[in-house]
Amino acid sequence: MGIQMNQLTKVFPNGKGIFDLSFEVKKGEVFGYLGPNGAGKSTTIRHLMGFMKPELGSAKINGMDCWKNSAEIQKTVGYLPGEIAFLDGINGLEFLELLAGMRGMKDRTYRDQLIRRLQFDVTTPIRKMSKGMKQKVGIVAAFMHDPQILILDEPTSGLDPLMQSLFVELVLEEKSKGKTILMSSHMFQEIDRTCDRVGIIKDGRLVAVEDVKNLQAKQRKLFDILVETMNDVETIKQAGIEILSIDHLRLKVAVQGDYNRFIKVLSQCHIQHLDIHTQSLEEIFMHYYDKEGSRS
Ligand SMILES: Nc1ncnc2c1ncn2[C@@H]1O[C@H](COP(=O)(O)OP(=O)(O)OP(=O)(O)O)[C@@H](O)[C@H]1O
Repeated sequence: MGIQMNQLTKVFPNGKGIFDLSFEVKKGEVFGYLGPNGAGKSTTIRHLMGFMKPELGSAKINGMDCWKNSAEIQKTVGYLPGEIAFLDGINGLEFLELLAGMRGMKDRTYRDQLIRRLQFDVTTPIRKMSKGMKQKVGIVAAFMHDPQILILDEPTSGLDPLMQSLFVELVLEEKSKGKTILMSSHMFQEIDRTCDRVGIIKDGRLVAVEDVKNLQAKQRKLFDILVETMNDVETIKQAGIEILSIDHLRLKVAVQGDYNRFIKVLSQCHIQHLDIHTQSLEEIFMHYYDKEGSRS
């Protein structure tokens, strides 16, 4: 159960597309789908929603082929598109009612709670809504029928930081209910806080699938050190510490794990200034993007 892709391939006439994608999102898992612009995230998601027919391979949700069972998939899966196409001339509530009717949704309690938490006037005509307001309508539409599977394409685009945090809360609540969630994102913080695993796609190909806990364990501390003399620079260079850059008396070094040895080396130097920061997940992901970039 959950979401499976098996050698999913789609080549557009311009040669772009997605190629031989095989990965799964397990039942109850939150999976982050990352990649630079144009990598193929939305194309993958459109296949999962049954909007596109794969050229090769397959996409399945809960064992159902997404193309052959597209009507059932679109009715049950909670989907937030990257760009929402709204009908003209209706307001947010009318749009949500329309969807609720199509899905045969009876209970509006969770919908109303979501509208309250997202703090917006749902009766505003959609054509008068800001990008962020439209995104909120999209989030309510995706979550309101309490679906077991959620597929979210850049869910926080257009949301302010407060609403981004609220969104993270909503995802964590759904996760605790055992929901299966795939979300594409450029926002590393929300991936860090919500996802169990991440898949990284570049130029239509999957370049890595990683456990977020493993990535977090790989996070290194970066030290900015300003020493007093060139002798100090030499001492640090000789110590076998990973040096990222040297600018006269200023060094940037990376340390992972063995802090004692590092502190012993520093104790032999004269330090004018020391600054520490933890490598962000974003920096780790960028390493994947770059690694693959240099291969192509
Ligand atoms: N219908 C289409 N016809 C032709 N090319 C397409 C079509 N849809 C997408 N593409 C191309 O396929 C590639 C992948 O696009 P896609 O929208 O899936 O990327 P994305 O990872 O979602 O990017 P972004 O982060 O910018 O939303 C791009 O080069 C895009 O131009």
